[in-house]
Amino acid sequence: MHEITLTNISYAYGEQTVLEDINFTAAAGEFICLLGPSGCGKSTLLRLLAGLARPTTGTLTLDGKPINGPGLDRGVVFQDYSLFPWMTAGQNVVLALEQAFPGKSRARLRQTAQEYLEMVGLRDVFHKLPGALSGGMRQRAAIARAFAINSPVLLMDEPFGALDAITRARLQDLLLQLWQQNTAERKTVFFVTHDVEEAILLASRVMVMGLNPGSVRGVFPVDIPRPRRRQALYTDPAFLTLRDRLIRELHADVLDELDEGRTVRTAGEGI
Ligand SMILES: Nc1ncnc2c1ncn2[C@@H]1O[C@H](COP(=O)(O)OP(=O)(O)OP(=O)(O)O)[C@@H](O)[C@H]1O
Repeated sequence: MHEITLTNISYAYGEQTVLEDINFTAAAGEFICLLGPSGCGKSTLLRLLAGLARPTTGTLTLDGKPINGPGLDRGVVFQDYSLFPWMTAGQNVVLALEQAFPGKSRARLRQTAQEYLEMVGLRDVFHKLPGALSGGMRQRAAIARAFAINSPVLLMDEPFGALDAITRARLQDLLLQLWQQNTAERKTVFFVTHDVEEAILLASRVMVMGLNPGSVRGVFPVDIPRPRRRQALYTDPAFLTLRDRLIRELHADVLDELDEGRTVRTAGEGI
């Protein structure tokens, strides 16, 4: 069981309410993708789930127990890489493994760290500091760390956003492989993305959030059998219908405006 329940969740940064009255339950083993316009509070929601912030009102529970802080039951990958900059990529992964698997030999943990780094396509970075890696490589090291601890819950905030298309596709497949590996003990995943196609490829359900303040606009099941092969998926009528529906839901407020082709006022007008 790794069920996550959000009940009447609201969150404010000072005077600014960014999340309002969110109610949602992710069943154990569900893969939930969060879509929504920039600033609607997706990252904030993930921070609450990670226990890095507490809701202003409402409760969050994991298997019925309140989430009061970070824990090894939840692996996180955030946009800002979140590696310790004074430790090598390998040490970053080993540190997380030491916490997750106390008592295991250091040699074993180093080997596991190297295996996970290789899994995300990083063969030769074990001894490199994050500052010596590209943004995409740092992100992959953070993903390796989250995968390595093998937590029952994964919280990922645009984890593949900074990666090239091929690496991104490989890591999507790896994530699905890790998620599906043991169907009896599937991880519960919350995954933020701006990419509607990525959401449909990955998710069991897609939660669309709206702005002002952030709230749930709708939750859409993805009833497309797995494995979802990209080539076939992109021509599947179920995929095309859902993609259209999600795009409409996401951009309901602005699509008409864009279709009318209104131009944006520029600072130089009238000079
Ligand atoms: N530390 C902070 N202090 C004050 N306001 C913040 C802070 N972090 C985020 N906000 C505000 O909260 C709102 C939601 O931000 P959040 O990062 O959760 O949105 P998001 O949906 O993840 O956006 P994006 O898709 O652009 O990453 C925004 O208006 C943002 O300016």
